[in-house]
Amino acid sequence: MSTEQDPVKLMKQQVGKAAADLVKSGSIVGLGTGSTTAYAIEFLGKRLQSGELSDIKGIPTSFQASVLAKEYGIPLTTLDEVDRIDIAIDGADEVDPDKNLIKGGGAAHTREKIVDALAEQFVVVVDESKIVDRLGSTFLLPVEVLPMAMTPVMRAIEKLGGKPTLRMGVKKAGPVVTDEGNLVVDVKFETLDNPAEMEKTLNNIPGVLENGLFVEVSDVVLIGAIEDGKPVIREM
Ligand SMILES: O=C[C@H](O)[C@H](O)[C@H](O)COP(=O)(O)O
Repeated sequence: MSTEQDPVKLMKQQVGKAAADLVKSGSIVGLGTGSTTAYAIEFLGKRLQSGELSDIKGIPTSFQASVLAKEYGIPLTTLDEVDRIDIAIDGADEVDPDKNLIKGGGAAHTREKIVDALAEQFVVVVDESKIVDRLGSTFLLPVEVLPMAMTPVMRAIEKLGGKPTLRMGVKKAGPVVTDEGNLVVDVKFETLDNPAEMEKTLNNIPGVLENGLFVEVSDVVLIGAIEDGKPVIREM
């Protein structure tokens, strides 16, 4: 099968394009991280190139997002230079029926939460495999930790009933190091009944920078799906 026919790729492309179409000229745009948002960044670049869109500035949530923005000709800015973010587009690893999310599969959730939470409109882009009844059912919860605090943070997480695992690199010996130079612990909780409380409890552990629970941050969730063999977009 050629990659063009890969249904997951198709869903991600469609949903990325749909999100890029929501951006208006003159906007400050939060640029999320991950394989789905990468398509949104590509389509934003294409809209700029064609002249359909003008005068936008991106705020990247990761090294990956800034590299892609430069590749597709999207001018970048920083939070020091702007007084607002009009729209942010970002992916997710899980989405529950209340539009709460688990993010951080790409270890970018700390910067993502800063940018996504500041946006007037936060648009989440996912394929249908990311929709769950309860957060934590398919994906471990990422927690960014200061390296010197890794052991006490892991102990504290165990006391909360979680099973933490240090995320290891692929094609790199040793752990994943975030864009901020920290480590990521992926945590299995048997139940995540109260995501709002768990988000705060985890962030209250000294040494934790941020966790991947995004509660009451999303405004719109665009879901790429396949119906009758054709890609469609659903909205939550
Ligand atoms: O840290 C990474 C991010 O939270 C991503 O947005 C998330 O992992 C989803 O990525 P993808 O669209 O590649 O599944």
